[in-house]
Amino acid sequence: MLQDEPATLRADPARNTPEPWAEPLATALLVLADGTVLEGFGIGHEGVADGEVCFNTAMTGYQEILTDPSYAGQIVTFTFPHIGNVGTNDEDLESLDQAPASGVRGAVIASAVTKPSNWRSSSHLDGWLKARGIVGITGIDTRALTALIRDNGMPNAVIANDPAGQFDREALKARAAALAPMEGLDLVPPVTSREATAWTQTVWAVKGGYGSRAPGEGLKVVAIDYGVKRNILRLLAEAGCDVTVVPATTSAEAIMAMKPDGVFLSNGPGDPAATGEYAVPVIRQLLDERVPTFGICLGHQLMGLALGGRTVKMGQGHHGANHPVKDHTTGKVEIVSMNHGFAVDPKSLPEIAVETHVSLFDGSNCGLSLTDRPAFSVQHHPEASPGPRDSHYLFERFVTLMRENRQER
Ligand SMILES: NC(=O)CC[C@H](N)C(=O)O
Repeated sequence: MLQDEPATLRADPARNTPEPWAEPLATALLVLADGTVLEGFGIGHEGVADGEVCFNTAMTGYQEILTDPSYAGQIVTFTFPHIGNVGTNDEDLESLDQAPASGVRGAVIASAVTKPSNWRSSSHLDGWLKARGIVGITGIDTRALTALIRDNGMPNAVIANDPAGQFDREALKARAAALAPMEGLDLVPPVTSREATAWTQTVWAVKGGYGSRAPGEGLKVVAIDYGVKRNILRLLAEAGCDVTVVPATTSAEAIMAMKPDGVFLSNGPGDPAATGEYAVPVIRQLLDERVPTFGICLGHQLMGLALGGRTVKMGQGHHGANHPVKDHTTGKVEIVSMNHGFAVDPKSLPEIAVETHVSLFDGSNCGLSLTDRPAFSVQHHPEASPGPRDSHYLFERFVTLMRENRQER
């Protein structure tokens, strides 16, 4: 597979067919843009989907990963082999209900999905994927695929699932080769909220023992939804905020009319520069209004762009739940969740933007803070879900910033 000619990588029948002695029939294919074909076994939605393939190294939280709107337009390959073994439930969803088409388009899995074994499970991953329209493939050598992504970058691909195993391989190769690159794609419109909504949901206890708080006693936060994850809204609520989620195209005037104590810029899919065409003017206006602002991931990248910086496409990206990040403001190292394929080029930032966080894997920028306005943002995911909770303090940092500025304003 790592040779020059496109290869066909066969599924491992010993691990992935119920009858290992039988001649395996490939019931799903992952076809990369360079013509490489990975054969496997279909799971989930029967049909064809396409997108950019990225690998995620998290060992837990596949349901949260599969429903994270930041992955819209992408196919996720899991480096952890046993996906689906704890089934699925109705709580571990990261996209908002009102987002019509959110989360990954395809899932690539090493081992056959076993019968779910967990007290919280309400359905098998297969049926759950079907219900969400996600095309899946098992029996893939995900280590070889990950090595390929590490060496060559994230490829575009087509994923096809047909129980009869009838594939027009040449047509799938042509479709994969013709896919637009991720650069230049604004993927926010299908995943953003259609209308402004108050976040009223109570915080789910198993998520870490958080309680719920009566609405109306908190700091007023307007969250611009570029594809926001639920756990961000939960943690803002837990930190004492009354959150209103607004569509990505909401004007600065409409936001300021809501008299917010702070504005939150959410995570989301696609190329930040493409979304920035309409998001950046709004963010600039909000920063000039001196409203306290906190951004996560895409929100961080948009903040960088609003300051006149630029974003760059990464080679393999960062997608996992054990990335070390250093907080320069405290000197502490935190282990964080990451999910991004673009990064802010710190050299492009103006002097008023201090680099607060940096990845200890590759030195890439992971955070910034403004010296002249109450605003900061991080590239990683302090809300985790899945992942460690080391960075939860950032929600408190935002609340402190809002409290300080509430008194001043
Ligand atoms: N999680 C996110 O917000 C991802 C941001 C952006 N789409 C990227 O891939 O870098």
